Amino acid sequence: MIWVIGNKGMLGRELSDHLSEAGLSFIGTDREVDILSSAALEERAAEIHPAWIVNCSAYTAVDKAEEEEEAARSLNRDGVAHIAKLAISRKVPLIHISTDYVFDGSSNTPLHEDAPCAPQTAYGRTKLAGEQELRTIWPNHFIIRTAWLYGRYGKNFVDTMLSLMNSRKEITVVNDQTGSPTWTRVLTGLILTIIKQDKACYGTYHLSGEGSCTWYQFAREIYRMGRERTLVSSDCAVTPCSSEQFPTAAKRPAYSLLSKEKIMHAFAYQPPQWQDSLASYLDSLLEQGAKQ
Ligand SMILES: NC(=O)C1=CN([C@@H]2O[C@H](COP(=O)(O)OP(=O)(O)OC[C@H]3O[C@@H](n4cnc5c(N)ncnc54)[C@H](OP(=O)(O)O)[C@@H]3O)[C@@H](O)[C@H]2O)C=CC1
Ligand SMILES: Cc1cn([C@H]2C[C@H](O)[C@@H](COP(=O)(O)OP(=O)(O)O[C@H]3O[C@@H](C)C(=O)[C@@H](O)[C@H]3O)O2)c(=O)[nH]c1=O
Repeated sequence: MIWVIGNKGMLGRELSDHLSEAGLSFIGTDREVDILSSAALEERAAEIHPAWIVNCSAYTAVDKAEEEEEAARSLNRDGVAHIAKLAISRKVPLIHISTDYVFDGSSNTPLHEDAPCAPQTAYGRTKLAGEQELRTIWPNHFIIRTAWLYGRYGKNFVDTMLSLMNSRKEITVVNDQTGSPTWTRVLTGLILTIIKQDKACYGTYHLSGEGSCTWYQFAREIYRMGRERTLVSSDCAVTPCSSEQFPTAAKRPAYSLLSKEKIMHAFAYQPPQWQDSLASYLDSLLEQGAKQ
C-alpha cells in the first residue's frame, strides 16, 4: 500500500490519477491527517500499513512565505520531520519532494545534487530545512528536487499565463530567471518508476523537463502553442522584462537549472524536452474541454 500525503494538492492529485491508472494500491490523505500532528500520522499509519510513503504536502506560496516564514517552516521542516520519524518507526521508504529554490541562483551551469544550497527566499529556506531533517532522521529516503511545476490541478504558471493572455492585450514576463519547467505527469512518472524498481539507491535527485528557458521564453511558448490550439482566443503581446521591472516579495533565483544526470543513471528515467511536455499538457487541456 502506498500512502500519498497531500493528495489534494497539484502533485498529489496527479499522482493519485497516475497510481490508479497503473493499478497500484494507494491511500491519500491531506489536511484531515495533519502532518503537524505526530499522533494523527501514527494513528492513520496503523490503519494503512504503508509499504511506501510519498509526501506531496507542503507550504508552496512563495511570496506569502516571506511574511509567514514560521507557518512555512512548520509545514516544510517540522511536518517533514514528523513524517520522517513515522517512516523510520515503520521502516518504510519515503519519497519527498523539494525545490530548485534551495539554490541561490549564482551558478551558470546545471546544478548537480551536491551543489551548495543558499536559498534566498523564505520558502526555499524552509524547504532546505525539511531536506536536512529528513537526511538526519531516516536514510531510506528519496528527495526529489523539481522545478517550475505545472499540471492539471492547482494554481500554476501555465494556467496563470493562459488566463492573463485571454484577458489582456499585453503581459510582461521576467527574462532574467533561467530554469526548466516540469509537467506533474513527468514527475509522477518518476515516482512510479522509483516505487516499481524498488532499489535501495536512496538519496537526493534532480528532475525537471529537459532543456532550459527563462520564464519569458516559457510564456512565449505557452502563447504560441495556446494560440495554435485556440486555448488563447485573442492576440496578446508577450514582452520581456527584468526582475527589477516585475518586483515580487520573494527574490527568485536567477539561475536554477537542474542537472538530470544522476536520475537518468540511477533509474534510466529520461524526462522529455520541456516544450514536448508543454504541448502534451495543452493537448490534455483540450481533451478535457471536449469531455465536458
Ligand atoms: N508548485 C511548484 O511549482 C513546485 C512544487 N515543488 C514541491 O512539490 C511538492 C508538491 O507541490 P504542489 O503540489 O504544488 O503543492 P500544493 O500546495 O498544490 O499542495 C500541497 C498540499 O498539502 C496540503 N497541506 C497543507 N497543510 C497540510 C497539513 N498540515 N497536513 C496535511 N496536508 C497539508 C495542502 O492543503 P491546502 O491547499 O488546504 O493548504 C495541499 O493540498 C511540494 O513539496 C513543493 O514544495 C517543487 C518545485 C516546484
Ligand atoms: C504572473 C507573472 C509572473 N511573472 C514572474 C514572477 C516570477 O519571477 C516568475 C514565476 O512566477 P510564479 O509566481 O508563477 O511562480 P513561483 O511561485 O515562483 O513558482 C515556484 O513555485 C515554487 C513552489 C517552486 O518550488 C518553484 O520551483 C517555482 O515553480 O514569473 C512575470 O514576470 N509576469 C507575470 O505576469
